[in-house]
Amino acid sequence: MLSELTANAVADSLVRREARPLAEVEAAALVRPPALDALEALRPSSHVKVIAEIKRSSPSRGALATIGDPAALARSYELGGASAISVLTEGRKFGGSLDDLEAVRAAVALPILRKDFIATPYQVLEARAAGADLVLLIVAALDDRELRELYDLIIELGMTPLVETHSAEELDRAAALGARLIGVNARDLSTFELDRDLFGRLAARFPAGTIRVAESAVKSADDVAHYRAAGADVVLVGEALVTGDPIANLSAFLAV
Ligand SMILES: O=P(O)(O)OC[C@@H](O)[C@@H](O)c1c[nH]c2ccccc12
Repeated sequence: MLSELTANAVADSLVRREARPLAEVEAAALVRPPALDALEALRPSSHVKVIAEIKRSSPSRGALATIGDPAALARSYELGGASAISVLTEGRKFGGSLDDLEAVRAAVALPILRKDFIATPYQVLEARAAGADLVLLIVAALDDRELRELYDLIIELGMTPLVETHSAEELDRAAALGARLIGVNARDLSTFELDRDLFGRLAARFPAGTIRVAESAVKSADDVAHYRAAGADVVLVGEALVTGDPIANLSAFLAV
């Protein structure tokens, strides 16, 4: 359940906060080199772009890959032509950590997304302190006041929010924020069911000028072509890249 995933992620961040108070994380965030320009990296172009994800496991799919060296995988993604890298930092169900994000930051020059269940300013500051350039905000997990507060903080820190939606109503809430980068996740994070055609049904609803990201359920180049034909500027791919040959798969996806 999404509410449980979010409550657990916040609880885990409160444990980290015991050891590292907010003021310390804020200071670390402010001395990082400026965040990379993700909107530029993901700008719509004549070919589809890929955000390649580092994910060890998931509640819906179980164990996917060990990924002993996330930095090495990130370098393969960069070599393979990814435009950005998504790092799952949630520990309990996805097997990730902020250390993974730091390791990836040190290894590549691409924008990096902190993929987690973000619901507090502390988690946003942690993202920047670890070197993230983008932060995921899941509309279904947040009320409008929380969304606004977190969105504004991400922007203030020079990062880019990727605002994730799973319905027309959520897409409208993302648009009302002024989001420039909006995703439609084919997977419902409460039931874990996949709806591969959701992106296509919602594509016309994205405000003009936004970057349209199709998330989840890309297994093959055909799936990329399906999303591209429906209007995706960017696809976010996890499982297919961590379980298969990342460079070969990326080159097939980018050839669409
Ligand atoms: O592994 P896939 O089906 O390629 O999906 C990647 C990504 O879309 C998925 O991991 C994801 C999308 N939104 C999320 C929110 C939280 C955790 C994970 C996700």
